[in-house]
Amino acid sequence: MVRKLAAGNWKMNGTRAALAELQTLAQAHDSPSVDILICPPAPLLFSAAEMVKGQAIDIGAQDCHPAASGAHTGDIAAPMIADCGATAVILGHSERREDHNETDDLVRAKATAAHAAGLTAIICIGETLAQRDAGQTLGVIAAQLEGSTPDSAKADNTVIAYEPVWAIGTGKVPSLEQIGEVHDFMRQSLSKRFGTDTAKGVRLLYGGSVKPANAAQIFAVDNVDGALVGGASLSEGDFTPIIKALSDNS
Ligand SMILES: O=C[C@H](O)COP(=O)(O)O
Repeated sequence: MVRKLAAGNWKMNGTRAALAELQTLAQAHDSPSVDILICPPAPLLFSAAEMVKGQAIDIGAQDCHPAASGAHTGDIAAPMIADCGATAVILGHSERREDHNETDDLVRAKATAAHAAGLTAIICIGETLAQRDAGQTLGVIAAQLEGSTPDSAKADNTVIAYEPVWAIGTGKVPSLEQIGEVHDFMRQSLSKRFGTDTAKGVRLLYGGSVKPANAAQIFAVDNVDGALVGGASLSEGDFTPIIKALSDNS
């Protein structure tokens, strides 16, 4: 069985003062069976990584450029993220697909760059409400999973996060059957492309309005190996019970 992963995406929230929340989380963390990852905004990466050194929490970024360096004003390269002490990067989040017109090809190139820099790529995929209502969910998931995941994907360098766009920050959550259907499908799709061993090892996270009140039910669904948490990861008081629910399910 894979180690479960509780990942927190702070999105564009938090200044240096927010690192106090990270400190509290590090002190409160007593779940050796669960990996914990916090992805703060880029200006906090180095400080956050320094703060958790020697503790059971990893730090990740929220995006990287596909090139390792060059004339790309405002962008951040994967080797720079690794140099900060971070170990992972979220890629292809629906907010980036929407705000920055990111395509599957671009996400795949970014994930390749992340792997080359020794980072774990957390590749986000998910359908819109219109796509779900039109019965297109599994087709969308198939296309995004295939298109965004590079050939360099392995069990120890890739995580897939299923985030229905309509569930992000809305308080709406798919039914457990809907979550299970997509997670089973992702596992089977990865198995066909990469083989069973790799597919079993790639962690599949659910993301979208995960809260302390619904975490345990979601984590009980087959093939859910953890969560990518937005809003509830901003406060230690909300994130810790989610970690505990995951730990209880390990
Ligand atoms: O990356 C995290 C997801 O977008 C979920 O965000 P949320 O937990 O605030 O719904």
